[in-house]
Amino acid sequence: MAQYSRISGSVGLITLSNPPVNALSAAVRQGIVDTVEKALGDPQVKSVVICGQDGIFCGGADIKEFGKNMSGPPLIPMIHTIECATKPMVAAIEGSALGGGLELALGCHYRIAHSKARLGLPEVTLGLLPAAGGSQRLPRLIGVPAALDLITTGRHVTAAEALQLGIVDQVTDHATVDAAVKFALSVAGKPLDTRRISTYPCPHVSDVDALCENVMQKVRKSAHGAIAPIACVQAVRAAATLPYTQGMEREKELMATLYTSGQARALQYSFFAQRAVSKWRIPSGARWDTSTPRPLHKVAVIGLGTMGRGITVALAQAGLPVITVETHEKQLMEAKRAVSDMLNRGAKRRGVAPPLDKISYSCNLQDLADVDLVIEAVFEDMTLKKKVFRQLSAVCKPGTLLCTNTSGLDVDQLASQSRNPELVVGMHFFAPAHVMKLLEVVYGPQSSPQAVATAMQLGKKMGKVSVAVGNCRGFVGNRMLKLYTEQASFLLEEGATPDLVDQAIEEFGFPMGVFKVSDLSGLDVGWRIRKEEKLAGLSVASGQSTRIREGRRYSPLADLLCEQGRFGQKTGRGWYQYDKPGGRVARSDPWLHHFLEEYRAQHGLVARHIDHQEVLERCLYAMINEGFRILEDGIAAGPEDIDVIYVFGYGWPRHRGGPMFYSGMVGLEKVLERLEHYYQAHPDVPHLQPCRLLRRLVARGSPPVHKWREVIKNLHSQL
Ligand SMILES: CC/C=C\C=C\CC(=O)SCCNC(=O)CCNC(=O)[C@H](O)C(C)(C)COP(=O)(O)OP(=O)(O)OC[C@H]1O[C@@H](n2cnc3c(N)ncnc32)[C@H](O)[C@@H]1OP(=O)(O)O
Repeated sequence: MAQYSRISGSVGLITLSNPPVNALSAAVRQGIVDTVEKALGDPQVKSVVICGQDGIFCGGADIKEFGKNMSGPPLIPMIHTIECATKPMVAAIEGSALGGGLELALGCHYRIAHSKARLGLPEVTLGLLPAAGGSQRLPRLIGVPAALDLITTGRHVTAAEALQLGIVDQVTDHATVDAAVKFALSVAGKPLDTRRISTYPCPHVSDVDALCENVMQKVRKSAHGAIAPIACVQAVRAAATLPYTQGMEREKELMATLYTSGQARALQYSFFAQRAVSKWRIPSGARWDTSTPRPLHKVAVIGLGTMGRGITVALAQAGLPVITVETHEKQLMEAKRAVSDMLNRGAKRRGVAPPLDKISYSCNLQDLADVDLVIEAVFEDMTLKKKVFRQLSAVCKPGTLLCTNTSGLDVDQLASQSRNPELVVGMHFFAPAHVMKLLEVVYGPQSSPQAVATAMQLGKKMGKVSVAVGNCRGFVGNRMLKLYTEQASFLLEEGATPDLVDQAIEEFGFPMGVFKVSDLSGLDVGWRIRKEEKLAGLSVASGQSTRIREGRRYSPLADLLCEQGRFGQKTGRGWYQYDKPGGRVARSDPWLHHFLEEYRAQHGLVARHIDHQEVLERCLYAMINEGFRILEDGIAAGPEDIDVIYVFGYGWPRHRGGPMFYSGMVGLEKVLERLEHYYQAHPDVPHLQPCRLLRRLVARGSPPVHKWREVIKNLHSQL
């Protein structure tokens, strides 16, 4: 699908036409081949402009075609034909030129971009590399260091940066196609020998090996096991050291490895999963396309602790007027200073003015009478939160949405405190709230479609990936996390060390192991909750065994550390030791190892050898099993929702798709068999018992993840 016309007498205009992003599907590629042939064969045509329909040049290869039998003309010879053309070919770039779209533009002799256009080679984010000559042409055009940056990160650049780098020849604020046609007229008949990028020598770099090695080391460190960034460095190195044709061979070889790798599949799944969750639907029947969000003119945040401050910053950065409330003047002023610092730092990084004037500060709840939405971020205490909700319900104007940032308390209980429970939803942000991308929007049985739609849209405006989830203890993310951390503690009891468990988890691809994260977040947070739940502290029923709670296995290790004042980084001691309170570099702690030995001796536990495989199976499969239960319970609409939550909120390595996708990659039969094995070995851990949905999926022949929803639907209809 590409349209052809002749304009201004002698310019052939080729328009890519495949909404919404003009992806290079087989039909589009065929269309380009046909129309280029037509333009080159038309004696009246002296130059050619290639543009995209509806204000977007091209979003790259059609990702939906990956993994299927490729049909239609391949990209490489198509782009080669364009580059070899004897008539000037001009790319008119509006909207986006990404991946194969930019590679197509790099095959053209000139590139004209609209000032609002974005360009990039984001293949690495899909587990690939720019394999239609992009890895070979870009370094020749802009030099090796800049190409390494763009190709290994996949970042999109603005038209202004593209001009500065030399990717585009001209930037316009006006109609791009008109500017490109004018330009095409001006270069008609001019020689093209100096315009074919593949013929350029790569700009000289003094020590290309050292440069590439340096970048490789950085990339390995941040890739957490992803292979595409490494292949990208290798491909660019080939551009710098080999003639073009040999470089293209190397690009092809590297791409072949990536294309068939599980990582590319996982990353492409993740791309679509991220988009799928924005099309939410909830059991009441409300859905994204039939629910209208409420316009928000002014919003409020109550409670300016760490979370409240981060939320305030994110709201102000999204351009929303915010009123913030704290109980005492002193705390309010402290928070104001901290919020202003955060805004100033963020603005400096982004080169914009800090939106300080968007925020007002108050100690008086009455000031919230005219806001459209409130986010409550007070201390995680149900009694306090209920009180705040009652007060808000009395103060706010009718129709104000009341949202809670609780990380796991019962949203329905809070809704019951309001005169309008249909206007109550959870907005569970993740710390630091102005940085972390994830937002769980928690609906209750009474939440109105408008309330859910408004919270989802607000999340989007704040740059978050929002996922609508049902109400239960811990929602989706923390409910699953509990099982993961619980297994990690059990492993310590059985003979592992925090170092061993964390190493296994980090090698899997998490940026931080479970115990390092616990030290970072503070062990006291969970301790307080466990004390409230009467699982820890003085309120534990007397006579209760230390290692059993509510009839099941319990590990008091974290409680014992807290009793010693070991709260993690903030106290300089936790599962690890730090050089000082607030220190960040975790070091193995002999005290902790001795403490574990004493603990095991005291409880008659004999340490055994535990390997990385057991760590991963116990921690990850327990969590995955809970994920299946969440699907069974209808708390998450589909596996994509859980996976997006884990990738964007919990550091699950993106190149492994997410826990539910990963279970499919491992094989559901295997996950089931290992859970059965571990449940047999630990019958006092009921969560290791494989759940019904997992069994059902295995009985149905382990369908691929995109087919699970059908099985889930049948399961629900039988309940
Ligand atoms: C042998 C192989 C040879 C060559 C390989 C070439 C490599 C590539 O080109 S890989 C693809 C590289 N391109 C990208 O990574 C771009 C991906 N897309 C985006 O970043 C964004 O979609 C956007 C183009 C910036 C537009 O963003 P936005 O306006 O926010 O819309 P979205 O919601 O993201 O997308 C709308 C709609 O389009 C679908 N889509 C987007 N890009 C593609 C694509 N390249 N292929 C197929 N489909 C695409 C997206 O899924 C959305 O679909 P819905 O059904 O509406 O959810």
